[in-house]
Amino acid sequence: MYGVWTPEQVATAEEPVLARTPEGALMRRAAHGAAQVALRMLAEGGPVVGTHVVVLVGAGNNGGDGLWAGVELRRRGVGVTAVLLAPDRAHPAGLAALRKARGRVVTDVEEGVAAVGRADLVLDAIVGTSGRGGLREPAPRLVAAIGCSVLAIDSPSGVDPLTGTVHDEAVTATETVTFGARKPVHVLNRARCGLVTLVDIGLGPELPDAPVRVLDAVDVGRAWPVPGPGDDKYTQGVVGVAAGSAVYPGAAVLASGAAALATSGMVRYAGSAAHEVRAAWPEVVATDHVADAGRVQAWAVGPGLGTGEDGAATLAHVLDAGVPVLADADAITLLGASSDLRARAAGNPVLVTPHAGEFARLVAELDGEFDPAADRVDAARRAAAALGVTVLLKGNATVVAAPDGRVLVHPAGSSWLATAGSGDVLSGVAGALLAAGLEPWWAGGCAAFVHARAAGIGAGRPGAPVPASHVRAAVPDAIREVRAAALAAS
Ligand SMILES: NC(=O)C1=CN([C@@H]2O[C@H](COP(=O)(O)OP(=O)(O)OC[C@H]3O[C@@H](n4cnc5c(N)ncnc54)[C@H](O)[C@@H]3O)[C@@H](O)[C@H]2O)[C@@H](O)CC1
Ligand SMILES: [K+]
Repeated sequence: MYGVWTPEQVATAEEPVLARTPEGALMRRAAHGAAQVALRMLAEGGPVVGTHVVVLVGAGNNGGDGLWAGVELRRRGVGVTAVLLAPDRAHPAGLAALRKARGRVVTDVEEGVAAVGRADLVLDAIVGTSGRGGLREPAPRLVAAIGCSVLAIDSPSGVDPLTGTVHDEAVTATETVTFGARKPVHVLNRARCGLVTLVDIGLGPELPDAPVRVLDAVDVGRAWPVPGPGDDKYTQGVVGVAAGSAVYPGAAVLASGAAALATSGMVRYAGSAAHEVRAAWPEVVATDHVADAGRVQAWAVGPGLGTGEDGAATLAHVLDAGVPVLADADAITLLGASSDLRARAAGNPVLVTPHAGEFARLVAELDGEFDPAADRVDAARRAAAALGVTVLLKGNATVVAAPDGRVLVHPAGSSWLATAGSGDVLSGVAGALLAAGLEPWWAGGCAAFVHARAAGIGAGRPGAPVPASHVRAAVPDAIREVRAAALAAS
């Protein structure tokens, strides 16, 4: 597990470190780390001596990092051109050092565009943690001219460091090197950051508890329920799936199957697709109504449920059952439209798993601002607090927010999981984890992790779509992988 801190928290943590270190030392440390990454990237194309790097230098300390990194690159025989976007405000010490190291300094935009066109590597030092809003001219013109690899210093310019949202013309980095702590942009917008390297500049002891965390394979493997010698099919947790319909049985079959593959000694199914579920998964005990389903340790409710009176009655039944509940799809729409159902869920171990459209319906009747397009971490956190349930907001970066404020982000490597039926698989996996005793925040985080890995494995080689059936079929391999990581780490 690693932490992610807001730019504001990082700036606050920097203050005491700046106060006890010689002037400029912290920036030099950061720049040294950036130069190391740049040298590695250059070396991938052959000898670094004689290559040409362009540093796009903005008005603040981010530009200072870029200039000092340029100084180090000059010392390694790399040709360096610094293009100053705000010539009057370029970091004075860094600029003087680069001139002394015989770096070329350009202030004319046309000359800068030409230099960018000839570069082997661009260092984006336009703006870092203080960047706000869209890039200001002439930055967009220079960014548009980039045709080679880019190393973003701290964060890709034009991408909001706090929310990862993109403003018009923004840098798409091949790699990003960041300092002291990862910031939200690094996990919320992987596509713009590329590979992220964290350089330690000694902030660790000054950082507060991380407001956002990211699970790794070892965390998930350790948390995954494994039956012990004394377990039987009931003690591992029975998951009930209330989903599907006779007309659209796919959701029920996908969710029940995923639950059977994920864990649990037993899966019960209740709903109008009982016949189809039984045919596909003979090990699932299927009935027509939740009232006849027998005892379960958690319910996964919603996919294909319908949003009419029957669906609402089923949802009310499972919310009143006194066990954890995973609510997805139609169950989310029902919750959004009924204060009575929301009251039954509030304060209980309930995990809701909306995509963007379902999220809008979920919060439609709540007071307050919930805008995932502007800030998905903030929106999910507010919704969880307002509803008193754990919210897993699906998307390229999945956010899991507990009502107590804890937030997990799962950054996806691709968006192939945005496919029909994919959410039903996630529901089955998360429901099974709830039945096995994981609290909703962990169940959501572990399910999102394994779901994404199953998509990667199910696709075979990267770069092609993966249908939900293949994602489901790859769930056991994804579990094996995280368990192997946990065993290797112990
Ligand atoms: N404080 C320190 O000693 C350290 C700071 N570090 C670096 O300093 C950076 C933060 O530096 P600053 O606070 O000076 O701020 P930045 O360098 O991130 O940017 C500030 C300047 O960019 C301009 N700006 C803001 N938004 C813009 C936009 N959309 N388009 C164009 N220009 C824009 C502003 O006019 C402002 O002057 C970090 O990201 C990191 O790279 C690192 O060197 C580590 C140590
Ligand atoms: K930058």
